[in-house]
Amino acid sequence: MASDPEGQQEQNGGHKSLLESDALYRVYIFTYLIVYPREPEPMKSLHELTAKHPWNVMATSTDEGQFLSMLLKLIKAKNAMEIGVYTGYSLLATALALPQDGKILAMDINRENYEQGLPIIQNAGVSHKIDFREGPALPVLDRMIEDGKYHGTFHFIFVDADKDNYLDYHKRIIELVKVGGVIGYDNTLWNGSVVAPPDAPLRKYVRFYRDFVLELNWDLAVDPRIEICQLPVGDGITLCRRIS
Ligand SMILES: C[S@@+](CC[C@H](N)C(=O)[O-])C[C@H]1O[C@@H](n2cnc3c(N)ncnc32)[C@H](O)[C@@H]1O
Repeated sequence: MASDPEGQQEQNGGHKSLLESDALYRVYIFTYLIVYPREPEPMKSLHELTAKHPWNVMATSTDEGQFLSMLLKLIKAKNAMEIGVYTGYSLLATALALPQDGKILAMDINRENYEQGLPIIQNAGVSHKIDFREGPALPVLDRMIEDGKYHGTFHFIFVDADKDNYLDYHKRIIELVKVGGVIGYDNTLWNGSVVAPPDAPLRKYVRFYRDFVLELNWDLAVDPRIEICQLPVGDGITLCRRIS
């Protein structure tokens, strides 16, 4: 039980509201007042711009952006890939974290959303690192596999797109990431639905994709080519470090 140095509990007649007493509240306050204000300005602007967008729930959260940024710097990533750009929040986090001569291949079926965020990415001085390709990612990956010269060349790959294709992405990108490099699969907690009972009330799209996410989680857990670690950051991210 936490101490009550300001006698708040006494003033409230010995009653503490759930939020006052709950550890979660302290984490919440810490995150919003201390961690989030340290979000780099361009990323803040991109979140503000995206907030006006009808599908803004798709954007990567601030804590996950910070996590990606830290991870990329720790592994000294230089060559990255992203599948699922939307307005570019995780892309900007990545581009800012890469060195000046770093590169990121970014793919999305929708160029329009990417172009909405692009001026902010350009102002941040990192657009030269980005090679954006409009269209479905699978054919691009297939061409890279066929070509041969991209095998084992990526230090980091972030997958945040169509959940029903994650296993198809995995089959391909496991060849493209370096041994020792990292793949990050986003949304592997899928709104917490991966641990919900089968009859739990779930939104339609959550229910629709849940089995794909569950299947991915099982397959990653037993894949001998990778070491995995699932983190409850954002909607859950599973990191896969290629070991063979
Ligand atoms: C969750 S959003 C990505 C969010 C983004 N990472 C961010 O930080 O804002 C998913 C994106 O995947 C894209 N997408 C869906 N299917 C795709 C496919 N087959 N190939 C490439 N991108 C796809 C969608 O257009 C959408 O922009």
